[in-house]
Amino acid sequence: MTAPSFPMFVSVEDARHLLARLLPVKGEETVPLAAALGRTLAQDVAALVSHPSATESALDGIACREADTLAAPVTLRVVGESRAGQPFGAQVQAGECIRIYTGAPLCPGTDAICPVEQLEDVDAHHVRLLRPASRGDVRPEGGDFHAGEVVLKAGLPLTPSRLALVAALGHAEVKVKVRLSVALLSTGDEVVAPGTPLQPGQVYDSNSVGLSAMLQECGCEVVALGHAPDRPDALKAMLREAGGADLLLTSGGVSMGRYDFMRDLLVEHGEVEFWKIRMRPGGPAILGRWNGLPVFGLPGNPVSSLVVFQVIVKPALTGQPLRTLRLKAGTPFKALPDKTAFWRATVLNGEVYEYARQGSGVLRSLSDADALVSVPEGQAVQAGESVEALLL
Ligand SMILES: Nc1nc2c(c(=O)[nH]1)N[C@H]1C(S)=C(S)[C@@H](COP(=O)(O)OP(=O)(O)OC[C@H]3O[C@@H](n4cnc5c(N)ncnc54)[C@H](O)[C@@H]3O)O[C@H]1N2
Ligand code: MOO
Repeated sequence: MTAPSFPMFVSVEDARHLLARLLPVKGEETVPLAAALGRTLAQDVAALVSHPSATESALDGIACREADTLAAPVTLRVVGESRAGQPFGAQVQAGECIRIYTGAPLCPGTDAICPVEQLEDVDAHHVRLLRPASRGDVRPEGGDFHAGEVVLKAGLPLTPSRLALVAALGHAEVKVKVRLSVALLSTGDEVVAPGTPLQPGQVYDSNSVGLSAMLQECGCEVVALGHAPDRPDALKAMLREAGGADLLLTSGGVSMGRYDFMRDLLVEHGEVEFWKIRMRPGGPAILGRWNGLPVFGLPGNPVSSLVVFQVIVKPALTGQPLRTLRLKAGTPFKALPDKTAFWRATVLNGEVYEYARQGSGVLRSLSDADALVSVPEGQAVQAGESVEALLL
């Protein structure tokens, strides 16, 4: 190959940035909550109601005046009952209480709760409190959110708990970004779909399955192109098929072999943004364009393709930074010259331990792992020091 006219050995940050720059800015659409998992919020979401809608009890028990109970054990007169949807409207006087249930509103005059576990029935109209009632078991009106308050900001991905929150705010639908459409292709003569017997030298296509699931988690629409053999004409046909997508994600064929045509096609017939990232696993990844279609070529090795997805592709697709935290290293973590290492690791009691087998073909190193520990170029970590961990 003559001297390349494109950058090689780019940093992890530059790879992410260069990919994000090629992705189109999508419009907005409104979807029902049931269809919004993983989607990106297109606008701020404000509460239509306050929650709790009234000051209410967090426990089943009685509501009373705290001041009446400080000298517990004490006996109070029961003057009524408050249930969710059937509040007690009258004023409670000194020495009185009402029976109350979780989520039911307090009534005027009450400011504290005593749970049933701390109560004894004296007779049909009196209860004895074994402990003072507590203001801490009162949930104030609007303690979670107030009507009109902006609770979720545009740009956030909709996780299950955020979707539950949108429903609690009173919305049945939500405005989200139109999904990026990502065509997905596995390459390699030896790659076959699972479910058929393997011939000698073949391997099951795990990349398509893992990458498709990761794309769906990112809220993308997946156009599954299946698999192409290591032949330039077959690859070109697939590239044409991917034409309508916002991005083509491939795996395999990006390294130095004679049959690594994916790379050759982009280098010779497309435009290359970069080839090779200063990271391991996943170093040989390539970013380019084919007739205007952005193409990200992931390495074929199963761990490499999924790690590059997590570290580079996912943040570029979602616009969200990686969620990392610092943990204490339970084992040493090696540094590599000239590249960032992403070691698969397990987390136990707040410490992070290197997974025993780190080969790029050992898929269990990823499926068993809790975290990827990132070790910057040349900065080895000793046991006991802190490391940056990306939780999986
Ligand atoms: N001489 C060199 N050889 C290699 C280098 C290098 O720098 N010099 N880099 C190595 C690294 S690092 C990686 S990573 C791999 C990436 O190679 P390719 O992207 O060209 O991948 P393939 O050769 O097509 O396949 C590698 C490996 O992965 C298996 N594979 C491929 N596709 C799938 C799939 N869809 N599902 C499951 N497994 C798949 C394939 O059978 C091979 O075992 O190159 C190194 N070589
Ligand atoms: O980058 Mo490769 O993933 O080390 O095998």
